[in-house]
Amino acid sequence: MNEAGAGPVVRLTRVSRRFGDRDALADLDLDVHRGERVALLGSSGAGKSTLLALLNGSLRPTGGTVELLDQRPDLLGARARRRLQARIGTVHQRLDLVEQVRVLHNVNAGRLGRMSTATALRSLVWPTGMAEVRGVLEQVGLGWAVHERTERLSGGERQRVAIARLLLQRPELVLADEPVSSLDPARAAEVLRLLTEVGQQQGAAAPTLVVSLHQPALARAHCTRAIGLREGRIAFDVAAPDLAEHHLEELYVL
Ligand SMILES: Nc1ncnc2c1ncn2[C@@H]1O[C@H](COP(=O)(O)OP(=O)(O)OP(=O)(O)O)[C@@H](O)[C@H]1O
Repeated sequence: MNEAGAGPVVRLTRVSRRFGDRDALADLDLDVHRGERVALLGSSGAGKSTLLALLNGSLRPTGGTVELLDQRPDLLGARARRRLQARIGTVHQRLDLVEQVRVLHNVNAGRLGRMSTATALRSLVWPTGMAEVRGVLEQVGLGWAVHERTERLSGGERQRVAIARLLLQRPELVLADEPVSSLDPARAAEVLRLLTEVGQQQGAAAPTLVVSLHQPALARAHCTRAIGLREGRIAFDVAAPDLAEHHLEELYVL
């Protein structure tokens, strides 16, 4: 059903996630539809990273149900869950790049989820589809860096390598955990524009993106919807252009 874009990309029903005696998320109901660009706002510890980990199937809820692309990750076997996760692209705060290898190898890792294990291993030594790798690097402005060692790139450039890897993965849902917190305003805007493009290449009418941010102006400019989390609960859920000062006060006033 979701291939046709009919059902929600994400459906959370009464979801909780407890760590020890602390609820990181409590009683959350949330649908995200194809084409939405959702900004997650909230102070440190509000539950944004926990929510994103539930949305890529890497964390299980302790209560309620998580449905991603019409499937329940907790009911899938390991192989089926990996197939589902290959359809979801995540940019973590720590980027998960292998620093010592050339940029092309990090980018090429984006398609490993779509390959057999043998092909994936072979491609780590003899990369295939170099034109495609070059293409996505050019798309993020790093055409020159194909053969550079990843560790030689700046923080902003490494960020764009991680996005090029996503472009190659062609995910149906893009998740990003504070992808612009260390970037200057111009680069932050560029990264958000690129994340939006990752979804657009799917040929869908519009991308589906969930991104945690600390900058309300970026949420207004790049997202369609803004969700505020406070102490693991949804404090507001509004159209991004309607995000106002009083919403932010709900989140950030101690
Ligand atoms: N693996 C874990 N073990 C124990 N507690 C955890 C774990 N992960 C998150 N928490 C707790 O859950 C709560 C929510 O954390 P989370 O990282 O989701 O917040 P956040 O909004 O992403 O914060 P930040 O903006 O600082 O990244 C916090 O109290 C945190 O300490």
